[in-house]
Amino acid sequence: MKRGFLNGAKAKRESQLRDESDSMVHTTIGDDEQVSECFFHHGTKEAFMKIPNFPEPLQVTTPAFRMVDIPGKGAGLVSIRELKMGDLILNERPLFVAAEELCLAIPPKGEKYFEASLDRMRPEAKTAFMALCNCHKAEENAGGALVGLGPLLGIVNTNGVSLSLPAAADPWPQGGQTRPYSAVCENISRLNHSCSPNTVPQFHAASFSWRLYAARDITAGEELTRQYVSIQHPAAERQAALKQIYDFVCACPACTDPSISDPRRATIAAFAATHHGKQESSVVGFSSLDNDRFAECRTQAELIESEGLQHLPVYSTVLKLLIEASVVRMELSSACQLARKLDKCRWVDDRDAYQDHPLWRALVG
Ligand SMILES: C[S@@+](CC[C@H](N)C(=O)[O-])C[C@H]1O[C@@H](n2cnc3c(N)ncnc32)[C@H](O)[C@@H]1O
Repeated sequence: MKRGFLNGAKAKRESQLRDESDSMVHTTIGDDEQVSECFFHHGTKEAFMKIPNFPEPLQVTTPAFRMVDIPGKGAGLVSIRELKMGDLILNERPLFVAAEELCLAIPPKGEKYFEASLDRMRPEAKTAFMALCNCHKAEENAGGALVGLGPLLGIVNTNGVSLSLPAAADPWPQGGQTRPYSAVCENISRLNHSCSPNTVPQFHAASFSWRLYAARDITAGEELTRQYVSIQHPAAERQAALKQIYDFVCACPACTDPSISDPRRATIAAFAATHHGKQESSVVGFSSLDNDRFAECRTQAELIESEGLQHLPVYSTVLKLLIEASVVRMELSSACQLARKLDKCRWVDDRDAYQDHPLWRALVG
């Protein structure tokens, strides 16, 4: 099902969008190497500029991928060498960033919000942007009505990677939450979806760039994938969302036969919900776990690994709990093994909080 033109509340929504876009500004962020064209709320760029040395240079990476045709999926990226969990695959600034509410704008009006950003792009960036896939192309349906989106909104809606700006970069958060943005990238937007993805993109505010990490070991020639939708949800829900937003049917093993995967993912989701936002583990605080909780955490870690969901925050949560409990139990070789795994989760947000601690370094070796 493609997104169609909206009817009922169209006028109201258009005026909301006009107000919204009036409060926004086209701006450029980056350096000689790569720049991003952004359609930002007023004050957002200024907030970024307060980060010392902003924008930090991009990290240099050894070439790790190439773009190829993937049967049934269009273009995609494959690894050109063996990658280890935690390896940095690429580091790039988005071609374009805009508030998500504008990306959902009503066509054809919505197109105009992005035209100015496109006009500001360097020629090679514009070519890369316009070459991206568009699964929302406007076309006539059986009744002769035009459904789909204009070319720019279509590309943004097909290729946007959700981006939550750091709290300090959103001058007017709504309800205490930073407002979501959508970022279109030359390479990361070429990653196809998997419900057991082998990469994870992490936005690095100080360099205004996405860092793409290997979420587990990857062999040379393997397709690189990322998650498009919530992959703890049951296969039927994932399929419905993928069809509606990206117009394809996922044929990964977890979708083809969900009988084992769905109950496992439900268990992982329930565990993640119980632990969400709790400061149970500091990695160097050494909390203990009773035998049942210890066994439950071990099972969770195994389930997450067998489902290929190591990129999810719950994986690092469970590793931290197990590391600390293993130390308390004097199971030191197990603690070291788990710490080395956690050390490879380079995309974990609170890494800085523990990785310099001497006890942590002793465990990782
Ligand atoms: C963000 S683009 C990914 C790159 C795209 N394949 C290309 O040719 O540039 C999203 C589109 O890729 C295709 N796609 C992504 N993941 C897929 C998958 N697992 N199976 C089939 N098609 C997929 C769908 O057409 C989807 O709308």
